[in-house]
Amino acid sequence: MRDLEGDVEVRAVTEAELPGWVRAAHAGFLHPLAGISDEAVAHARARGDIGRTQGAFDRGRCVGTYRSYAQELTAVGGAAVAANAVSAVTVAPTHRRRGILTRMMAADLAAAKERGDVVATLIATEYGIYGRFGFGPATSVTEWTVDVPRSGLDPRWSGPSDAGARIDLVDGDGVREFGPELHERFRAARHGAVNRDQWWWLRNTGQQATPEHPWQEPFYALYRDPSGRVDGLVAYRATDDERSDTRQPVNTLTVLSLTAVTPAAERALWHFVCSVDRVVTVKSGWRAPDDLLPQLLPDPRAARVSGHADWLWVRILDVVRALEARTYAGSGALVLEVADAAGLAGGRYRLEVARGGGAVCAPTRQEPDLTLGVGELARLWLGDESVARLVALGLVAEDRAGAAAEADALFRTARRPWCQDIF
Ligand SMILES: CC(=O)SCCNC(=O)CCNC(=O)[C@H](O)C(C)(C)COP(=O)(O)OP(=O)(O)OC[C@H]1O[C@@H](n2cnc3c(N)ncnc32)[C@H](O)[C@@H]1OP(=O)(O)O
Repeated sequence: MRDLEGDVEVRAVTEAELPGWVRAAHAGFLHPLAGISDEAVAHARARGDIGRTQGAFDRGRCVGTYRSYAQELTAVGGAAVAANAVSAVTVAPTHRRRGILTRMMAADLAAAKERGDVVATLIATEYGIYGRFGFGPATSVTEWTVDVPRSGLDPRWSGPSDAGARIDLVDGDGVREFGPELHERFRAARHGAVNRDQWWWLRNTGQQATPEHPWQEPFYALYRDPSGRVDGLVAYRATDDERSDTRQPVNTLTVLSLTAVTPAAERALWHFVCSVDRVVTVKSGWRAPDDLLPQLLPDPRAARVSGHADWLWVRILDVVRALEARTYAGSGALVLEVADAAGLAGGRYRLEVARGGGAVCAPTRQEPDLTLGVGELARLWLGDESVARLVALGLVAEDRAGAAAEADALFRTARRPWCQDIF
């Protein structure tokens, strides 16, 4: 094997190298290479900071891609923390398992730490890739498939029951007008959510279509409360088909996204998508694992879990700021011994939570209550994982009897974290 440390150069790409970088990213993700368009390159240019777009080059040819950009992640309690969002990670099949990703990751995380980002985030294609870099799976998603006739919902339903509330179909302009403010309200209220920049709204309403990714406009519907305020938005697609022998409809409606900031909006939008004529199956898309959907149906068994997966992976870069950014249930103090092989965030920290949820965290020399890796801390930080479970799995050591239960009482959250975006 050649000495690739010597042969392969890892660095920020130049503008002139972007077409080769886009081609390498397509190849790495097994996306068709045919006719990679000028638009795709222009989007890669517009999407992010070229200084945060890395390439690996072997004799001038791009064989690795990696990019990060500024993101805000909602911590428990609603504060937005600065996140380094990692995306477009590929290494050419000819150059895998020789440490190229490791080099790109090390450079990017060091820069993020230097910049003062609190965490790094990503959505992993495979479970086994990112744990070694200190990331932990911090949110998960569930998909339900609803058998509409079995659901018990009133098929004659004709709109929200709150007098004056309404649902209207809109086009992409309507989504761009009302969606951003709605999402801001949503993410302030849901830990695990991330911000959406203008680029996101353009791309997700067809303004950034490319020949290789043509746009097919979905259906959009807005929910307005009786005062006219937009409290919900759903995007969906549906098939139009029927059994040839009986002419019975067999159509499936697939929810692409459903954002609601009040229970009334959430209930009305689910009822709406389950009452579209000729639709017999509704696929929910990736939802929070504690989504209200099944329990909104008179017969929750009509909603079958059809998928479940880890989603947002988090890498804590600054333990003090991460732990102080969130709120906690109850009060108490814990000393955490955090191991970080990369040397970015490890150390022994004392977390003290006052009644009311305000927290102070600082390095300490006191004896630890719990010993854990930085990836396990990420799993706990957004409130989804239980310390007791990680102790049982051998992933957290309980150094003081009772500390796991105390930590769970502080860290767990009433609602589960949810990131509804992919990046
Ligand atoms: C946020 C995102 O963009 S997710 C997208 C991830 N990319 C893809 O899925 C595209 C297809 N895959 C790839 O391009 C590559 O396999 C990558 C980018 C995942 C890995 O790149 P590589 O340069 O091969 O990784 P690198 O050599 O640095 O591996 C470091 C370690 O991780 C391990 N590793 C790498 N990829 C995987 C994997 N898919 N599953 C399990 N272990 C892995 C390696 O074996 C190595 O372990 P070691 O240190 O014990 O020897």
